[in-house]
Amino acid sequence: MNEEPLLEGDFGGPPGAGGGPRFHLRLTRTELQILGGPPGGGGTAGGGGVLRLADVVGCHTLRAPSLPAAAFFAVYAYPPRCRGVPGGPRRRRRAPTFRVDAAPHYEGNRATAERWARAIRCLVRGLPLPPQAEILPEPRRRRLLLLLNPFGGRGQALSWCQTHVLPMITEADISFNLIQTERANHARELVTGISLDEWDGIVTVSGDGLLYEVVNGLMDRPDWAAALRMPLGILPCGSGNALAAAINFHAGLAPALGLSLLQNCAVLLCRGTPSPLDLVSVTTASGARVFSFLSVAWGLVADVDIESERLRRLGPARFALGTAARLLALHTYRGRLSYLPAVPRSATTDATGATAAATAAPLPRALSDLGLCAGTPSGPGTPEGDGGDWGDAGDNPGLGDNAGKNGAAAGDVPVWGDALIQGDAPGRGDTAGRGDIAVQGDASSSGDSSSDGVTPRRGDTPSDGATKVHGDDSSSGVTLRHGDTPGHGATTVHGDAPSPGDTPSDGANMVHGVTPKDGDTPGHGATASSGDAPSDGATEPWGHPKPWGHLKPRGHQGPWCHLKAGGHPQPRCPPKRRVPPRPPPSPPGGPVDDLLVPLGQPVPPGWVTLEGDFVLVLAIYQSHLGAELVAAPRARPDDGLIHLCYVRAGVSRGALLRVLLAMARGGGGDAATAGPPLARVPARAFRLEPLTPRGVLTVDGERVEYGPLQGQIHRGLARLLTPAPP
Ligand SMILES: Nc1ncnc2c1ncn2[C@@H]1O[C@H](COP(=O)(O)OP(=O)(O)OP(=O)(O)O)[C@@H](O)[C@H]1O
Repeated sequence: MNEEPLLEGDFGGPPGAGGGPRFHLRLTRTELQILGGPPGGGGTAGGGGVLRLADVVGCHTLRAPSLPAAAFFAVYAYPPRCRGVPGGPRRRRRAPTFRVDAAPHYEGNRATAERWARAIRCLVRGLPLPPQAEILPEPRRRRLLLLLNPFGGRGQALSWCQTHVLPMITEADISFNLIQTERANHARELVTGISLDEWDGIVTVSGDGLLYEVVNGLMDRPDWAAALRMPLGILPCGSGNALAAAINFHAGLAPALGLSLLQNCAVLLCRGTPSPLDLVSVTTASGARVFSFLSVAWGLVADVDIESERLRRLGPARFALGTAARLLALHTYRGRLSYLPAVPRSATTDATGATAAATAAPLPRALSDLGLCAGTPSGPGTPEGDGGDWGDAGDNPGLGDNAGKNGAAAGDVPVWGDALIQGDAPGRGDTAGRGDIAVQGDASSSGDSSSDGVTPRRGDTPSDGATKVHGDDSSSGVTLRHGDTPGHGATTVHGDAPSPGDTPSDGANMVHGVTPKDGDTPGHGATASSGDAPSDGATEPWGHPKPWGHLKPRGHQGPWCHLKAGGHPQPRCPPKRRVPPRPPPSPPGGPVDDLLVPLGQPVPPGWVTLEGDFVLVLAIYQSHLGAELVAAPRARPDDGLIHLCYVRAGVSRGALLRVLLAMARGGGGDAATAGPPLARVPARAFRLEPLTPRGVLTVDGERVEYGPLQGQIHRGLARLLTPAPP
């Protein structure tokens, strides 16, 4: 409460609240403080509450025809609520809605509402707020390409996405195009053909494997360097969700699994800005080169990953079971591990105490990971806060005796023009190439609005924004090419805008959720039902609106279920957005591995080589090996380091189990694993030469050819959507 407020004002509640409750709002850089309401409203501020902006994804202005002079703004927040849920706290949607009615006319009130909405949107996106600025900047609407593997994890990706992700990102003013992959490598093919200018990010909805496909698909492009500038995101719906867990960890959120992890990552995505992501180029014996954002594994970790695939329906539990089985029948593998230490040192010893075999020059001591492991984990460790004292759904934050004046006088704020309608939903004819689906301007929502007593403000006719996902319609703008081989599973998605009652022509489905865009009805944000009453709690500004209850497909199957085959090799329509100047062509095949020499040659001077029997070798560059396994707590997505972990043969099962349990507790590599039996070495490059004739090697959890391989880090080569710093 001590932070200097950026905005402050007195407002009423949602339409149904009539002249009853009034609230005093203070917006700071980190919170929306809501004061007022009845005593005992459960809030920390005189019956109000505190909404952490870290839990807010968007804010929209709204209008109610029954109160023609008033304007409203709704704040969309997902504070963590349910503690004690296995997998971490779940988030619950809140959409407190406030009435601006100090000015005699709608325009004045709308200006105030929009000023608040813009300020909140800027803060949520981490954009600077100019001090004393009359007109606040409007964050640009983002367009994301969502690629969803319907078979990832336990096969819940689509339903989780529909229920938990799409509503949220729509409230965050993100338009999207969602495509279900139809087979392995489909995502890889798709991203080799997309028009980069049309997207602000590519987000995979599955496990780590789908993002691995996307990264390598981008690398397949002749313009790979520009393609890798495309911000990448991940929404965890797979069984291996290591990168998502790492993002969750670095964001300072409590450890989460399953739906909790997905909700966290969706909130973080809404607030996301691109930040650097290291990639490791991995060259295998055949000379093939792949790009990895997570890990290379050999031995125990790789065996468990691949062998447990048949237990996929168990979700992440498959790894625990697979590990238990492998511990009982522990294998060791003979091989040679060489690496270029990140910090060259003259005399070191292998943390396991084993003898290192010199290659070039006198053998430097293997850099144990002790340096990295000392001290407390760098992880956040602090569970996220509650974000204020909120009641459950329908809780009334406080009505009451505070009949304060509406201090947000119209004169205090500039009156903006009509142009400020956010949403930019693709309207009719906006099919050109972008294929924005998106969720928007739903007929039912528009229809709802009349009965709600609230009305969309501009162009909120159902057709203005609702988007149909067609099957194959060559007349519409086609955004995606796929593999330059049309007609075999390519996916076309159109941004056609159907009218109410429109029926997809060829069995394709229409996504007709609701686009909470400025000026839209509060019915999907905080009010619904008849008259002026909000849907659940006529007098609460918060309500617990259920806007997505009517996110239902109009086709006869679920939405996006059959995006149809029959793509086109070229986008039909030019992108509508500004096209940046083309960068010079990149050298073919990705960046040069300047730290490596061909696999057939001895490693360069300055490298360390260890030869012997290993239980596992793991080159990891994220903190997490799985959603529940912290293998390198100090690893950062852009630290420029390969955290090389290995366990030598001879380790007891008990000692190994202790290491794994320590990782599962999130302290992997610290007290429990500093030194033997697990060594962890910071490196820039490595080479692994298996001498055992058969085994499993994985890159980012995907099996690659068995044999010698080597890799080097390329710092910040890609970009990852991570939450904007406060
Ligand atoms: N429609 C599809 N049908 C079959 N396989 C697919 C499909 N889409 C993607 N794949 C493949 O499924 C594999 C696993 O995907 P992903 O890693 O995202 O999910 P996961 O459940 O975490 O799987 P895993 O645990 O095996 O990594 C990827 O290698 C990808 O190529």
